[in-house]
Formats: sequence, structure tokens, C-alpha cells
Amino acid sequence: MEKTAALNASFTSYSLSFNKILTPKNSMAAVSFLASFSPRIHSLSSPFPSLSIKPKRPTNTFQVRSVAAPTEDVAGFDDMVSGKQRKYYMLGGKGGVGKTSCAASLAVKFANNGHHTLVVSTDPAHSLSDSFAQDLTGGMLVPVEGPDFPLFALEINPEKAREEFRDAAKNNGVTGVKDFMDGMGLGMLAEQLGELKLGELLDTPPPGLDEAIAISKVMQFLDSPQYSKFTRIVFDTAPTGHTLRLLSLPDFLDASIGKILKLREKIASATSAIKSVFGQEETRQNAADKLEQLRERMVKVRDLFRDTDSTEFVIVTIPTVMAVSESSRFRASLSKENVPVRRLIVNQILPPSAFDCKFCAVKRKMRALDMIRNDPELSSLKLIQSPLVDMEIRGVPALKFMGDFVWK
Ligand SMILES: Nc1ncnc2c1ncn2[C@@H]1O[C@H](COP(=O)(O)OP(=O)(O)OP(=O)(O)O)[C@@H](O)[C@H]1O
Repeated sequence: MEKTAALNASFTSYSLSFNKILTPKNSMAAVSFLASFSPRIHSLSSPFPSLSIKPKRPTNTFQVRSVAAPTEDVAGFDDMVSGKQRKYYMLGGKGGVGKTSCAASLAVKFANNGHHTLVVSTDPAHSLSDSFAQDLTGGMLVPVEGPDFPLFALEINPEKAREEFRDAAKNNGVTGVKDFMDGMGLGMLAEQLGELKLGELLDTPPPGLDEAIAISKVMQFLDSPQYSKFTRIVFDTAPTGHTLRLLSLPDFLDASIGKILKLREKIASATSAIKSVFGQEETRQNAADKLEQLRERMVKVRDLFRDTDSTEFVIVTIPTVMAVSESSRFRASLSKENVPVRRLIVNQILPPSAFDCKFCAVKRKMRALDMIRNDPELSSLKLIQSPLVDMEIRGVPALKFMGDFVWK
């Protein structure tokens, strides 16, 4: 209760600081700009109620145009929130563009609209705790205080996992690895890999362990009753490269497991007579069955990433040439993986001001939005423009504020 009061107080002080820098003249411009994103911001932010505030037509330097025809087919938040069937939203992009803020604000908005929501961070450098201004660390489900309906957070901690994995393998061999994996919620993988004695090979963690841990969590979402109540699952993903590895891992493992299975079959046909004499035939078959099960689960996760009915990847970027170029390449890679992408958030757009300094005027002239409109990978996405605000977006009230202008 006290904590919520403190959060509200901090948000109120934010609003004051946001309003403080505005004079009647430039506040008109800023509020009109925000109003062009959301009528709710319009009413929230007007520091001078006596002035009548109308959304202003966008200027030439900063055009808030609607995007090309195909994007207009993409529905808004009403569509994202409707239905109780589970949906997954993954938010990703270049480092520092505002992925966590956008993911956390979406999670808050889902929860406030009556969804049991889970927000998961697969970024090794987690910032969910910072974003919610609450301690959400620990690698397990933690309730988030503040939203109207239950919201839980989960920070998957691959860095710690990697260290523990190394220690477990060093100190206790296969049993240690198995215990460790059990502790990480990777029991199923441990069981399936353990009998193949892969643990012995894993004295150093394999490349891709971070992604494997994240994938194992996705498997839990699919199967475990503990997660069955969640109807919206929002992923705050790691910067681009890591996320692409995560998305391609199921395919990679599927292919590798397929190869292992084939190899095993060949060896088996050559040695089965001898093995059966020594009574090992059953174990071998058992292990092969389990590998096959693992493969099937990987296929399930892979299909989930590509399921247009339940999954959507939202790219977050900022209005700079470098960020837009990376987003374009990212979209191309996601298309190659057949991952559904419909929306592009351009975050931290400088709002108009009547008193531009030279620096702001130059910044505003950047041609990133035009680049997006002409980019073959990005122009077909629904463009969501999110203004740069004069505060750090921290805590549930601030995330709700952001969610109201980003998710409409
Ligand atoms: N629209 C905005 N206006 C003002 N500040 C913003 C906005 N969006 C994000 N920020 C701030 O930018 C910083 C980085 O945001 P965030 O942590 O969401 O980015 P990220 O892409 O998740 O970063 P990382 O890649 O490091 O995880 C934070 O301090 C956040 O409060």
C-alpha cells in the first residue's frame, strides 16, 4: 500500500516536472503533439486548462502522417486485447531504444484490461526491475504491485545460470548438472539429455545456453499448469543478435537432434547384436525416444514463434539512421525465420517546441521517419510513434502513462 502511494507520488512529481518546463506557448505545441498520439495524454498533460488545446496539424519538419495502405489493415490495441486465448508478444530491437519500457507498458495495459499477464525478460542485462521500480529478480515468477489485475514478471538469468552450470559440472559431474538444470526449471531437458551422458561433455556451458534456457521457459509456458492462467505473455527480448539466435535455436536443435538420431540408428544397426547381449538395448532405445520427444517439443516452440494467430514480434526503434537501418535488417531476418511482425514503434521522437535550440532543430530534421516510409522491409508495418518525454519511465503509473499513448 505504502509502496503504491510512493509510486503514485513519484509519478505525480514526474508530471509536475514535465509540466514545469512548459510555458503556455510551448506547452501548446507539446500537448498538441502528444494529443496527436492520444486523446488521454491531451487531457492528462494540459498544464494550462484555460487555453483551448486543439491537436495541431503536423509541421513539415515533423510529419505525423499515416503510413502506406497495407499497414492500415493492422488493427490496434482493441484487437491485441480481445479474446481470452493466449497470445505472445515479443518486443525487440537495438540496445537502449526502449524495448523494456514498451514491453512493460504493454504488460501493464494488458493487466489493466483484465488479462492475467506475464512479462518475461530474456535479455541477459535485465532492466524489468528498473523499469517497474520493483525487485523482480530471482529467476522465478514475481508479482508486480500496482496494476488492477494480476501481473507477474520473470527475469530469466542466463548469466547466473552459466556460472552455476560451470560450477555444477566441475564439482559434481553429471549429477550436479542434472540438479542444476532441475533447479533452473530445465528438468525435462536434464532428463532427456542426462541419459545420453551429454552432461559429461558439458564441462563448459555450450554456446546458446542462454537461448536454451529461454526456450525451456517457453516450453514450460506451453505445458505447465503453473503458467496456464496467463492469457497474455509479453517478452522483453535481448538486443537484436541474441534474439535472432533465440528464434532460430529450435530449428537448429531440431536439425541437430535429427542428425544425432540418424547417427544413433546407424551405430545401433551395427552394434545392436552386441548391445543386446550386454543388456543395454533398452536404455539406448529409451534415450532415442526421449531425444525424439525433445525434438517434437522444439518443433512445437518453433511453430509457436511462427503462429500468426498467437504470436507477434514488435520491433522497437528510435528515429536515427543507424537504428532504422538495423531495424530493417532485423525485419528481414525475422521474415526469413517466418516470424510474424506487424508493428514498428519509433520511440523517443522529439516533440515540437516553439523555442527550439539549434541542437533540437537539427535533431528534429533527421530523416529517419522518411527512411522508414521508403524502406522495403519497414514501410508495410504499422508505424507507432512514441514521443521522448522528459522523465525516465519508471514505475507502474509512468508505464501506464506511456502505454496509453503507445498502445492504442
Ligand atoms: N519515450 C521515452 N521518453 C523518455 N525516455 C525514455 C523513453 N523510452 C525509454 N526511455 C528511457 O530510455 C532508457 C532505456 O529504455 P529501456 O530500458 O526501455 O531500453 P531497452 O531498449 O530495453 O534497453 P536495453 O537494450 O539496454 O535493455 C530508460 O531510462 C527509459 O526510461
